[in-house]
Amino acid sequence: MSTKTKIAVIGGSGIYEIDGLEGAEWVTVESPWGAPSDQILTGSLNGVEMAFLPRHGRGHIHSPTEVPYRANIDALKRLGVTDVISVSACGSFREEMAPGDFVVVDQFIDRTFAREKSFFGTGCVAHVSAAHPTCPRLSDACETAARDAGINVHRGGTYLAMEGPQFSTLAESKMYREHWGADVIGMTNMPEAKLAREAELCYASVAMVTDYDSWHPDHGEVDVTAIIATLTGNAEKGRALIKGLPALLGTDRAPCPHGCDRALEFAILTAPEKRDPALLAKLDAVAGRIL
Ligand SMILES: CSC[C@H]1O[C@H](OP(=O)(O)O)[C@H](O)[C@@H]1O
Ligand SMILES: Nc1ncnc2[nH]cnc12
Repeated sequence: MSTKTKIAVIGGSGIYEIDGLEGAEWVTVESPWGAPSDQILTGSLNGVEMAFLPRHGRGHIHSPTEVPYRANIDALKRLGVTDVISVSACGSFREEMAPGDFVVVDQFIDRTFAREKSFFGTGCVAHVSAAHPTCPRLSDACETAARDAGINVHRGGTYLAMEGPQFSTLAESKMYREHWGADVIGMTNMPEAKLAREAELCYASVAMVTDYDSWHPDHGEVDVTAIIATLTGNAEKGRALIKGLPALLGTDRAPCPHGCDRALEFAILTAPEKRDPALLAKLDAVAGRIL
């Protein structure tokens, strides 16, 4: 059985809209999990339906801690999105992952602590697997689109998600790099990736390297002005990558070979008669397929 592909791009710092969508329209999506970061830009590209959500809102109003991650993922699910691509800024812990390069991340270390991390809880408990938090099929498409656009792209890497909003201390930067094996660092991909998995959405993350955080002896410590300058210089590359995705993913979508779209199949533990009707109502989009 196939469904129609609908690709969402969640744009990070410096990426507040995308151009070239046919029938482009900003729409308001209401969610029982609160207001999403902003309206969502909908339209199509090469016949494939697209949605774009600026993670921090137009004008960059939400801090990494305050991004309404649950509302964002729920709103995309409500719109019928099948595949979510995060495009975000990151610092690099590896010499070879240089500013201007893109990394198609495949693993995360979640160091965030002040965010709501699940759609589930008292009244409906669920445990999905997060062992492989990104979708290899969607990541393949991101890698190919990046290569086709002439971008220096690295396939695979571990993204350390920190709480922020301050950047890391030098001691933290060295520890993440030397002892924890992290490759890049940012503040937003968690809990976003875990929530996408709970919502049975394929998720891929394209991290655009903007700096060497603070560890590199030959580079000054990270600051926002340098990050935005690098990002602005890269915006054209990011747009080219996004434009290549529809042709690679196609209009018709077979079930995810990695099972992302069936992640909840055996995840809910709460006995049917013990489930909280109020929570079940809020889960209508995220878990409606199995509830
Ligand atoms: C602009 S500096 C730090 C800020 O940028 C990144 O945001 P995003 O992941 O949405 O591109 C990083 O995670 C921080 O939130
Ligand atoms: N060095 C860094 N640390 C955390 N988030 C970032 N976003 C871009 N660069 C970053």
